[in-house]
Amino acid sequence: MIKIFSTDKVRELDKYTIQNEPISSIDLVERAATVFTSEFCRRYSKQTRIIVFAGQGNNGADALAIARMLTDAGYRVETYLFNPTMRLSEDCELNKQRLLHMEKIEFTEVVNDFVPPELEERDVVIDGLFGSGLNRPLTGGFAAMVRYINQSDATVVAIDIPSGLFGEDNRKNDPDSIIHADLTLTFGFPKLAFLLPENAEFIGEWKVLDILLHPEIIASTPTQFTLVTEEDIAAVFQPRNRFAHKGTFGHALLIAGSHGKMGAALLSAKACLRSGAGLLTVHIPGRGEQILQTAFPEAMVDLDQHQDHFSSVSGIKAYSSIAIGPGLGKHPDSAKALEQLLQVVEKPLVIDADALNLVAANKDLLKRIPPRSILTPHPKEFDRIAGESSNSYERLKKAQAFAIDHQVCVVLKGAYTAICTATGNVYFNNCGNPGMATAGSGDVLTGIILALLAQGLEPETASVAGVFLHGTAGDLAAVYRSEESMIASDITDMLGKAFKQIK
Ligand SMILES: NC(=O)C1=CN([C@@H]2O[C@H](COP(=O)(O)OP(=O)(O)OC[C@H]3O[C@@H](n4cnc5c(N)ncnc54)[C@H](OP(=O)(O)O)[C@@H]3O)[C@@H](O)[C@H]2O)[C@@H](O)CC1
Ligand SMILES: Nc1ncnc2c1ncn2[C@@H]1O[C@H](COP(=O)(O)OP(=O)(O)O)[C@@H](O)[C@H]1O
Ligand SMILES: [K+]
Repeated sequence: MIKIFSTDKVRELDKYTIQNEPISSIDLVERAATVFTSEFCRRYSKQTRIIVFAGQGNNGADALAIARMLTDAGYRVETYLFNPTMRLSEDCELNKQRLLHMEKIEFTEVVNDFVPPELEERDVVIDGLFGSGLNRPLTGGFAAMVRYINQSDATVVAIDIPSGLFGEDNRKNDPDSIIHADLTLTFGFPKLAFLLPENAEFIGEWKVLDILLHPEIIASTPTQFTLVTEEDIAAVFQPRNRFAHKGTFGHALLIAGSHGKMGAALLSAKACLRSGAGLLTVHIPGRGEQILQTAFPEAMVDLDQHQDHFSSVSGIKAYSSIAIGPGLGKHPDSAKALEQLLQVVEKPLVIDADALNLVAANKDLLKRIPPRSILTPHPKEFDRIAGESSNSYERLKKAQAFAIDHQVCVVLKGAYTAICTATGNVYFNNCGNPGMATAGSGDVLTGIILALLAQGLEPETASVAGVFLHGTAGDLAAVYRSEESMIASDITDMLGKAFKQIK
């Protein structure tokens, strides 16, 4: 797991490292600038004209150190230090002196009026105005400078975080006063803001650079937010017992499909068996029988009394895990049947798609959802259940609170799907691609999670591992098919390779 700390916490980790490594603050700045410079040099040639904008704090200190290192490496660098209040942090002042001691530098300290340099498309701007020390939205000259940089066609590389962006909550920020970076090279840990869709335009591509903060303090400092890695998931999948039989891997029940949406049941069913469930029964409306049995003989079928939609299900105690929702439709009979199911079911359920919409239409059902159930909404489905949010930070906080309040697991789907657990933890998924924004890929995810639950994984683990498996298979499908051309069943087709890659 990669921990995601708030910017306040990162400052404490910096401080602890300085005291206990021990290392001086100026040397930690030097370390940060060194890793930034080496990554920068890998990406941009020495022919590039580089314009460094430095601020008064330690983000500026980094920028001035980077200007020195790039000059040393043979780049042509113009540096502008903004110092309107004539007050620099100690490390910033020291780095200013170090830079001034160099030969052949182009350095301007801006106190009052300023005529900005012409910026052209082939230039690279290094943004070191503000980092994690930002404590209010940018205004005045700084905001004007940010707008000037944003209006240019130059490439922008941000140090640590684009200037003007807060690491977490940007609800009260002014989007016009935030740098639009093409690349953000951040120190130590990803910032929460990087994972939220409304910030993509500010951050561009991002990469974490290790500055070797003290490992003990990283390990012992708690955080609710983490980024899942392949290593974490590899540990989840154990080798199968030589004497295992299909009963060992559980019997899953999928309640899905309605007239015109039987494909969702198929997609989900196939993903379930491809994810290792021992047995699968699909409960579908009568009319779906032939479709399902022909297209997918490995699944068993339990027919609903109704031809076109879900109206009742019985015998649920026989199943190791149950998912409901893909292509279900919102017929009033289905609403009643869902209510009846929730009255009798005891095990955690996977609730997706139209089943979520039915819950949203009758919020009393929320109280009946078995504890540790898994809800897999996309943002719109989540808003229908929990109310509108003004942005995705707010939605994330709501999903986190919702999971605690209702003692469920909320899989809030998106580019960085957030798995919010009943204990308040949030696991972000970092794989997958925009090719997965295609009809039915959510149905595939439901089938995967259902299968992992059937095999005995805890709901939280099944959710985190299921989302990772889905994203990995999606990435493999994109390589084979392209993001444009891939469809949901391609994700299922790549599940085998995904398992092999992860294990
Ligand atoms: N040793 C370390 O800690 C390491 C830190 N590292 C680097 O340091 C960065 C953090 O540095 P930092 O804490 O000095 O904050 P930074 O973002 O440069 O600016 C703060 C200054 O801005 C001011 N200010 C704030 N908002 C403002 C506004 N809207 N408009 C105008 N002014 C505003 C605020 O002053 P104020 O006006 O509030 O008194 C303060 O003076 C971090 O991102 C990373 O790059 C790495 O080198 C690794 C080692
Ligand atoms: N840009 C993206 N990057 C990574 N994953 C994505 C992206 N867009 C969509 N996905 C994934 O695809 C799935 C889409 O689910 P959903 O919206 O329910 O689709 P559907 O209703 O068509 O089945 C989710 O798991 C989501 O995380
Ligand atoms: K910055």
